[in-house]
Amino acid sequence: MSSSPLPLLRPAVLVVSDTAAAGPSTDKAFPILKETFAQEGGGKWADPVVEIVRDDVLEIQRVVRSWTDYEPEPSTESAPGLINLVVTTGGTGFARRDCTPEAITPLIQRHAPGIVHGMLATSFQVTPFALMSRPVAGVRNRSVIITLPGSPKGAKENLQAVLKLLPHACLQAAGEDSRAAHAGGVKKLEKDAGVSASASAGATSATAISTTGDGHRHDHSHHHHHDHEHDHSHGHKIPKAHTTPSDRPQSNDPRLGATARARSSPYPMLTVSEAVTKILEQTPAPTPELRDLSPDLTGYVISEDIRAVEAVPAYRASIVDGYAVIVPDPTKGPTSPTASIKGIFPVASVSHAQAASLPPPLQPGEIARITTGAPLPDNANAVVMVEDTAIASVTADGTEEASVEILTDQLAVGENVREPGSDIALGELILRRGTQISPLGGEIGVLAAAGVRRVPVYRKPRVGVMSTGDEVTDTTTHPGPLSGGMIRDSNRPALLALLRGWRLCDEVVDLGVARDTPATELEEKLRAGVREAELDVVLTTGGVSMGELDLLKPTVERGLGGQVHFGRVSMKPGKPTTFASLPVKDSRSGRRHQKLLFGLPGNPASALVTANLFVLPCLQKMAGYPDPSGLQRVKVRLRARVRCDKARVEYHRVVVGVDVGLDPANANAHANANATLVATSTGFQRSSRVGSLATANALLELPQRDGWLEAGAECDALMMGMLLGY
Ligand SMILES: Nc1nc2c(c(=O)[nH]1)N[C@H]1C(S)=C(S)[C@@H](COP(=O)(O)OP(=O)(O)OC[C@H]3O[C@@H](n4cnc5c(N)ncnc54)[C@H](O)[C@@H]3O)O[C@H]1N2
Ligand code: MOO
Ligand SMILES: [Mg+2]
Repeated sequence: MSSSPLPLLRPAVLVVSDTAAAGPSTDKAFPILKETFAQEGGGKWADPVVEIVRDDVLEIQRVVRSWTDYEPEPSTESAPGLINLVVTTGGTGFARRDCTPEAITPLIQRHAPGIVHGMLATSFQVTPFALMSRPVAGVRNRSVIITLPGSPKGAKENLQAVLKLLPHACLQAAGEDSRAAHAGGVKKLEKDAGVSASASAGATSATAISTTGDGHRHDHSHHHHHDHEHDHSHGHKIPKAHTTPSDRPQSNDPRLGATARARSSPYPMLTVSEAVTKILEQTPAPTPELRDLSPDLTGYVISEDIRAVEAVPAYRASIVDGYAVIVPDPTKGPTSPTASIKGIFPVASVSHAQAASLPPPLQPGEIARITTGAPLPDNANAVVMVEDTAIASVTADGTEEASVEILTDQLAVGENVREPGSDIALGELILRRGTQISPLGGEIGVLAAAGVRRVPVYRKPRVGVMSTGDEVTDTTTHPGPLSGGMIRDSNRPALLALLRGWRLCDEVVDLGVARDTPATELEEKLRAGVREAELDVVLTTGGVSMGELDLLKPTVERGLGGQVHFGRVSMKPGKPTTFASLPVKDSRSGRRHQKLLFGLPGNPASALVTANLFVLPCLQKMAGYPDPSGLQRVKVRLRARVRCDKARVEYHRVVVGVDVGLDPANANAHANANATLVATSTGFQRSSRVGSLATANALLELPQRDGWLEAGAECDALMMGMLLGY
């Protein structure tokens, strides 16, 4: 074996304290823990890394997960960067803000009550106040996590109580998940860290590490252990169900049986606005690009101020059909701003609006026939409308006018003439950065007119939509009648339509249906979808709640090495809405970046409502909206009373229209003076009833309350579509 330097175990310390987070210099615990690792750790520990967070469940979880959550496909054999031990200090007491055990417990995949007992027992010998700490300990992925009290003295005592056995625990944890490729690295780590032969024997499988590189044989014979997962040669193994309720692991690991699975969701419940904030934090800033001008540019957002490349009109053009004339310039004569040019004039030329040529210059005493938009002959300075003229004489063959009488009295210089650049001046700002190219034509029109051929816009994201569930049947591949527990897939077509309608996606990719069994199908389809279709965002529906086949969160966290940013939102419908990011390595550049995944609930109304509330702002940000705030909020009045939900904010599907409020007593009153927006419910709102969204153009945002909002009451509504008239 090589004689590379000793790889030390890597600890990380998380100081949990509102005070220390506000002023890191106030922290006394970390220096003492660092010293304890150095002086009493037997030379096995590298210097600890440290972070400080407030007493906040999500902050604690974010940092711990950044240390413990491994890459799906570790690229090197020794998996550099693995944190072997996470030590938290603080937040374990009974004070209101203390929440470290609550933050850490859901992260623990395998609990270590022995470590907890050891810490409590040892420090209890020092002081009965030791029992005022609520420690938890266990393993997440390949790292051991322990929670120490916040007082420097208590933290040190607790660490000392378990420090000797931690190297061994950490090595077991690090080796547990290692595949064949990593076995060498773990073996080396274990050997180099100096774990004794007898101690390490139970740590890992006989085949994997019974012989170290120096040929020394470990002695397994008298080692006892109670680890259900000692057979590492089989990779992931389902631990046996624990027999008593109290020692059941609380985990969302799908490999655990029904009796061992968590019975309440470990994911903290966020408000809708907290969830949107998290989404926008993770959503990348928009990327500018140049695209050819075309009618297909609708929905794109302009990425830099655009100026006119050409003036419009480019030449002096007539505004009407008639005769170009030379009006005597009043500034050079008497006072009147207009001049009479009444009289009969020969028609010297004809100027049509056409591309080929310009008309010859007009001589004094002549007029020229001209059509709307055609270039004025030089010297002409106004146009008389054909209606204000009469034919005076015709040519010999009778087909053309020879001379025309002008009947109008007064004509101003410049009348009926568009000067060059008077519609759009050369270099004029025509569209500001941040403007969206609408499907109404105005923006495309002005770009085309001003000669802009390559348009600076932000890239639109590519989004995939996948349904999940064994029961979900694709109507296109299964046109026949349903049987058993089959249901028709309505989420995928509905979401595909919604996304296309938003015009915010470069492409909307149909990723089909992933079945729940085999359990790897979802993981494989997600991996393939994200990679092969080069998607920025994936929407799935189904499998995010509490059922044994609700596989999305564990698949993201365990299979794909992703991070779930939230897994529950206090809203109705849409409570189990899940948002995650997936690490991806770019095959060409080798750069790591992340894709976003929305795990929308399977219930059809929930899926569409949550797409409107959460996916829209994300796509708006990626597509370059300066203010990606999602649906537009308006005030509406209720047509009839509606019931609120006492536990959650409810998004009640409605049709919003303009009620012009005509007063019958005064039919001539200006009708729109009383115009209001009025909302009418689409009826029964159960989340399975997708029909509650049919015809709906808005979501009423009903406050969380026990009771009704009465007819006529004002309420916020979020517009999904266009206003309807009444
Ligand atoms: N014990 C609990 N059960 C449930 C909870 C809870 O908190 N505790 N939450 C409920 C809520 S709220 C919702 S919403 C749903 C969410 O369910 P999942 O996201 O896990 O979705 P599934 O279980 O896969 O399916 C739910 C429902 O939707 C139908 N479905 C699924 N996919 C489609 C599709 N593509 N097209 C049409 N319909 C679809 C599926 O057949 C189920 O009927 O969980 C509650 N349960
Ligand atoms: O939150 Mo669920 O989406 O009510 O049915
Ligand atoms: Mg479910």
